[in-house]
Amino acid sequence: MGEEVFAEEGQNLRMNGFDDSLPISVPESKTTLTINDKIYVITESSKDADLSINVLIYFKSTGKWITPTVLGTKPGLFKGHSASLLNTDRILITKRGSEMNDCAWFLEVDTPFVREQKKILGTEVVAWSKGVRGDGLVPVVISGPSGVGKGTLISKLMEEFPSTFGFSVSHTTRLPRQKEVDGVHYHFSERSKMEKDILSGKFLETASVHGNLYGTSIEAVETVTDSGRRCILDIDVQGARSVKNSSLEAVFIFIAPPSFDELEKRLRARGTETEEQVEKRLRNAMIELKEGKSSGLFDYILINDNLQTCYENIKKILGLDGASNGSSQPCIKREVSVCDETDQKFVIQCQCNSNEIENGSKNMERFVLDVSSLKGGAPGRTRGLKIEVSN
Ligand SMILES: Nc1ncnc2c1ncn2[C@@H]1O[C@H](COP(=O)(O)OP(=O)(O)OP(=O)(O)O)[C@@H](O)[C@H]1O
Ligand SMILES: Nc1nc2c(ncn2[C@@H]2O[C@H](COP(=O)(O)O)[C@@H](O)[C@H]2O)c(=O)[nH]1
Repeated sequence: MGEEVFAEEGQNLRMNGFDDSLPISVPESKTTLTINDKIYVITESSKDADLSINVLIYFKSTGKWITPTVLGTKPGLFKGHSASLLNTDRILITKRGSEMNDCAWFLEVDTPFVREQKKILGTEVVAWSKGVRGDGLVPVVISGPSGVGKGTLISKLMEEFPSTFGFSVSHTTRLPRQKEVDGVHYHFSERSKMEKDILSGKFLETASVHGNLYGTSIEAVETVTDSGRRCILDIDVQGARSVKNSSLEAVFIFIAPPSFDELEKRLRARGTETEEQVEKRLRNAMIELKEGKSSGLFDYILINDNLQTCYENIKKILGLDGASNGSSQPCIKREVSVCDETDQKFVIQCQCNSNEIENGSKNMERFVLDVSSLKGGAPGRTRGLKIEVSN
């Protein structure tokens, strides 16, 4: 835990004298956590009967306050919080008055993702990440040269398993093709707008591909995850490498053509690019094929010769060949009211929903939130959370 400064850390408190130097007027309810020179102050501001959460950083050595760049989606409205420091790289925030599957959130303050974003943005950065029970189903990155059939394979998957998979809609500066719909196939963007969004940290990864900018926004992945579906990313090899280096865990699949001639044939037959663009894409394909097959970046390399065979192989990799239906765990609906810490385990006292009380079940229960095997992290989700009934 961080060193104690003004009062007991991680507890809601009023900071004597400290408040006077706050850059903005903050409500009385706040928690502080100290990591070396920085004090993270987590405040709650009221919106009707509910609260919204905000973060400020106080530098002890200079006496200066900073409002950090906050990445990710912050927890929705709630009725109070507790905060505990985990391994000096993230703060566990437990929400009161929330459902069990929404009670544990992480404010990442020094994870690899946050450190990378600090370098890119040149500012103090923190990132919100929602705690997800179990390992969940990690996103699927599908990569390979242009024209190899990635989009065709992904469409088949989405058609057969519409409630299991969700497509991460990328941003691009390239012009839409006929029949491409903004917001469905891509978010078609002006270069200047996309560059601005990159600088403000909205993207998980971006790359210059065949002369245009392409990128996966954090929101694109979160939108799919929030819908309870497994996220599929169709990105180039540069993008796959960036995702691999980020804290987002994923399964990496590289799709290769049976031959270069066949790739060229498919790309030309698709008829969506000019001759100049086809040549550029084929030149880039040579590099991508070399990198994809040799870099160790990909967990699986599949040759898309016969479309149906390749599709069946993808299904096998994703456990969709009958072994598993990929459904997510049901959530437990309970109101969180108290949190205590014991060695990477947080005991949470919960109040049942009123309809459960009416049905005669007991109205208070204790759960243990075990954070000892967290995986991944921002953007958006921290997996590996265990929640068990306390004896
Ligand atoms: N196994 C296959 N055999 C023959 N044709 C195929 C096969 N797979 C896909 N195709 C065809 O190849 C063309 C390119 O496929 P697709 O558009 O899915 O490629 P892609 O990898 O998504 O390309 P890009 O990266 O440019 O978006 C399409 O016309 C598609 O119908
Ligand atoms: N790094 C990223 N690459 C992306 C993304 N979205 C798509 N792509 C790749 O770009 C090429 C060309 O796509 P096209 O639609 O113009 O044919 C292809 O290889 C895609 O995989 C992204 O968000 N990031």
